[in-house]
Amino acid sequence: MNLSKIIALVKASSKNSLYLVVLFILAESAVFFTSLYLLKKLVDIVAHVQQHSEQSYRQILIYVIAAGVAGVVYLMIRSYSAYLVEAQAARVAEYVNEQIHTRAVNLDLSFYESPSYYDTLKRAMDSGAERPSLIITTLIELLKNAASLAAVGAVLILINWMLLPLLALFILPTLFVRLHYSKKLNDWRIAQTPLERKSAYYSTLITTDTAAKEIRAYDLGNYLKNQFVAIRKTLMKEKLAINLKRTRLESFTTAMSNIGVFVCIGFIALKTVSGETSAGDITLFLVAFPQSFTILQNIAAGISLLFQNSIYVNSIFELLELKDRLSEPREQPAPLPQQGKELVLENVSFTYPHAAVPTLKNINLSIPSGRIIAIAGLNGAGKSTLIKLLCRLYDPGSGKVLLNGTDIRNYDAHEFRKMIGVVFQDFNRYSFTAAENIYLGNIQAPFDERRAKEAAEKSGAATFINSFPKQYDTVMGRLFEDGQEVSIGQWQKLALARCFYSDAQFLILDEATSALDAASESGLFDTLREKLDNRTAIVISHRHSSLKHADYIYFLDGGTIVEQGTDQELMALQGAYAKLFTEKDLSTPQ
Ligand SMILES: Nc1ncnc2c1ncn2[C@@H]1O[C@H](COP(=O)(O)OP(=O)(O)OP(=O)(O)O)[C@@H](O)[C@H]1O
Repeated sequence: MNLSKIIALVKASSKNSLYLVVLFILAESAVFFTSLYLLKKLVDIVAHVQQHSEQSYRQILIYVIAAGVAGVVYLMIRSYSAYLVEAQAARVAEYVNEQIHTRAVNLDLSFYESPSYYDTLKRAMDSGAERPSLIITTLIELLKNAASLAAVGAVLILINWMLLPLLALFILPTLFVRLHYSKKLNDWRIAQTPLERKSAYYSTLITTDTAAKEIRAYDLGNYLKNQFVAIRKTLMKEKLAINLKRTRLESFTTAMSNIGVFVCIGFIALKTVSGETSAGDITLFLVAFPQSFTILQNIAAGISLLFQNSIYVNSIFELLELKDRLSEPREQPAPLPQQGKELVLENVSFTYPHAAVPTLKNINLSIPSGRIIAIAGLNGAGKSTLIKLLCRLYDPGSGKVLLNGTDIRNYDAHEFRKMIGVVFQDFNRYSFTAAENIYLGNIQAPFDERRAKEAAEKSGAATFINSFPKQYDTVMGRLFEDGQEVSIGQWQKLALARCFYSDAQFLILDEATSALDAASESGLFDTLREKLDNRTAIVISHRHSSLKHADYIYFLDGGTIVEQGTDQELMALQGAYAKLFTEKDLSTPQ
């Protein structure tokens, strides 16, 4: 575990309050030690009291008051230090939460598409912001226990120095057993993470609404539940086996420490008889010893908790330290042109991280402004991948993507993306109002109601939005109170409206009408040119009816452009494109 990183995190979240917490803890232990010492003194005086001696009465009164005051001060400091620890933990939790979310927002897309990075993010998110604060609370508790142990140790030395090594001899084996098994359990936990994740996956499938329909339709409920239970049982069995071994060893070492107590009591009783220790010493021993045992147990439990939480906290650090792969401009980014004249792909090849073969090979294409360009091809041809490069969600492995002749890597990635509006195949459904769903297309400017309504008219969303009593103020989806669920096609019209609302000069429609009815789809494409307002469209579609409207079509196969031209040219070519749609047309009833 990286303690220095955790401390740095705590300091960053709440500058000086850590020192205050430490100060209170030290004060708590000092007062605790003082109250024990005063108690011993009191018992010693009572044991040697001279009857009816006024001086003895006064001394007793002073020590009673002093011990009482020390007790009250101790309790007060303890309450305040508990509050300070709680406040500290809350501050750290908020800070870490913010850091995790900042990181998640800025991570390259590639992190989300690679299982190992996604696992890191997921583990960090799952670990919750409470983990680091839990570590801090545990560390503070450990510090507190160490200070108390030092206080009790000092008390024992005060009684007789021999007591300390004697007790250590009997108590330390229990501590070692606990620590050894904490480490063992921790190693086991790390080794079992994949299985834990698998069980969490089954649990998510069983409990989330998205999977609920299919699980019922195929009657998968019991099957999935049994898989989940089987994994949980395996995990439980292994964990209990480790704990049983620990319990066996621990019952032996605890018996030894109990023997130790009596050896010490015998030792101190003999010393009292021989006059080397006082009655106060025995009282002090009987108060201090159980304390020392509890403290040691707390220390062992604290260390074991630290081990447990460190797995999660390490994931948080791993996430916070991830480096983006998209190369940002080396020096001052180039200013983005006012007018996006042309997007060009020049000899572009691309291989996904961790993939063995390239998805795109030597692609050359041009997207001049004001045109409708289509990209066609069978499933898996590489169309959506090409779109990801155009949005600069990835950089090409070789070759360049150029905007007005400049490599887009020379622009600031966030700035460049403002040039592009996109409806992805798996577009988002935001459980916000209809207006907000559209406004998300251009949040850089204040909401423009007229433009939002215009965009909804263009996409066909206006019809259903206007049918709701609250119209554009209707919350979409059933996630929140008063939400209005709409069909997939209607969600897709909202995503299209978002894209039309954007200020971008290049609009990408990746299968953006796949859920639209035939009338809505032809309504959109028949007048797409007017709807674009001189902007450029890049259309991906499997439907001939949508592709026909394009000025130029690129046909992809196996990651390369195999044919290109207008629809008429490609049909006349009688190649793969023509074959695809001719066969389809034949199979379609007239
Ligand atoms: N994140 C990824 N990591 C590795 N390989 C990927 C990833 N995403 C896609 N691929 C691979 O890239 C190839 C092209 O995928 P892409 O999504 O670009 O195809 P597509 O032409 O859009 O297909 P469709 O018509 O089905 O949408 C596929 O073979 C797929 O396995």
